[in-house]
Amino acid sequence: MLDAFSVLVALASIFVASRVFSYVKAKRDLGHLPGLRSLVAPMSPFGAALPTCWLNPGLEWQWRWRNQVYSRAGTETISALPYLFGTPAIYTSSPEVARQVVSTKGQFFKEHDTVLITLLWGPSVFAANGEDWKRHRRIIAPAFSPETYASVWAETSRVFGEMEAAEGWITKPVVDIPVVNDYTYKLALSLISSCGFGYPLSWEMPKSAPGEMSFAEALAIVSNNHLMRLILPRWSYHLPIQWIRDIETAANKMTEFMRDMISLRRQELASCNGSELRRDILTLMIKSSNSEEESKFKMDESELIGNTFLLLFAGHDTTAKTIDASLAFLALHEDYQEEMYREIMEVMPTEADFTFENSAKLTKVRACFLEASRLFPAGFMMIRDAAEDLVLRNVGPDNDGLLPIKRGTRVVVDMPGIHYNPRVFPDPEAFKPERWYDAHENDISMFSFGSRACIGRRFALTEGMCFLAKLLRSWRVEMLAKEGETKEEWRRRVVQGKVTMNLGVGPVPIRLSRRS
Ligand code: HEM
Repeated sequence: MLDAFSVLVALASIFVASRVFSYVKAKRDLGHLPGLRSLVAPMSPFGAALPTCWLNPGLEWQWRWRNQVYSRAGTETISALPYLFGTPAIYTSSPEVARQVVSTKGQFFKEHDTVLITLLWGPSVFAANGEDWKRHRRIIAPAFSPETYASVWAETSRVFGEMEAAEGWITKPVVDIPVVNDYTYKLALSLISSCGFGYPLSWEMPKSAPGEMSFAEALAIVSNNHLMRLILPRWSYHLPIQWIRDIETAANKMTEFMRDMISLRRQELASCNGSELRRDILTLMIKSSNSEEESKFKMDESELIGNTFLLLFAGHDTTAKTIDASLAFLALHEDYQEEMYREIMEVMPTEADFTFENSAKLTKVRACFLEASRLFPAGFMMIRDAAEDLVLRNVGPDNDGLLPIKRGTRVVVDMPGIHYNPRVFPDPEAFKPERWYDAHENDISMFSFGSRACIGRRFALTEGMCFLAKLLRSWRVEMLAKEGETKEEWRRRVVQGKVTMNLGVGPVPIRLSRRS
């Protein structure tokens, strides 16, 4: 008879042997690339939940170790191999390799487990692959038109004015804002709510009566709790814990709201003649879906809901975080801020000149937003699995080698990796907006590459540029420093990356001084 101890030893030996075997096999399958070795994979549930430390890269390693991992490995494409569990993966900081990986020719696809959060709401363009993706994108694309961007400009300008009035800034010469992120988040949420589905939010967002939940409250709860909804088991919603119940109530409220909204917009479309057609993205998406004669280019209700939620969530947090980073850099770079101010006043000397058409001439404002986005790329990784055996080019210490990839291999495009790659962006830690003065749309890497690049990039740029132009016309942005804190200390305290759903800068404290 075997005693318990022997059984335990036998099981432990089997486990160790199986782990050693898996590790060696994964190392061989990933072409013996050097790189990260850790207990669990960075993207595994444990890896993501635990903080970044030498045993666990976690979700923040791409930011925290941006200047070490690739330089130590001596190559721009590395492997990340876990000893215990999680999916082994290749990470790349090479834009040339990234372009091969995110191209939509069918060699790579988005695996179900990498898009689970978005699927909570329904199928969408973000999660789809192959022909299905083409169908989604084809229906959504007409909603992203110059007319939409013009309304994003007008709406950002309107909400900015509402914010200034509601916050009482209009009468003040100086305004101290301990966390500017709260304002940009609210502004971006308002924008996507209004331009996304024609539902403007009031800046005040009054609190609803006890036991009730307004749309704005539901939206805020849902936006802040994606991960929770993924992690919490169904039964936990029945526990007498208020914050868990609020998450469930908010999600139900949003779904109900979305259904009503879709049915209302359908009725409006059926009864209106073209001239009174609303211009929000949801209406245009339904219109585009209806107008396709062939049934294979239609969207059902779950897809419409999935895509509307996706636009909502892909659209506001990313843009708000990029504006936060822009403000942090402007507070640190007074000279550049003055250059931007001069540009804005040249292009838009009066209120009447503050138009979307004129925004095309704001080269420096645009470059500021893009450089902030390079330094803090909100969409910080793109994950793909190989659909077939293939060969990646430009892999190796001199970016000239070939790397055979087996079907099923996971490849992660590491956005901070690319953006802090000194070969691509010399002096990568420095804020240098001039890098983007002549940039072609295809080179704007923070929005991904090729035909699957971010569909909302011009939406985000328009909103960000309008916010910055509006702000700088009236205000000078300064650091809100602690007593005795130097510029360098403020920079080290504030300009730090934090990963939630997206990558962004932490709380940014600024002072606004009115321009005379
Ligand atoms: C600074 C702001 C933004 C950044 C940095 C950003 C970044 C990205 C990136 C890197 C991707 C590619 C993801 C992947 O392929 O895995 C992406 C896709 C996407 N983004 Fe954005 N985005 C921003 C703003 C927006 C806005 C404002 C919207 C909508 C209003 C939006 C909607 C989308 C959608 C729908 C996709 C999926 C496109 C597809 O798969 O065909 N994004 N974004």
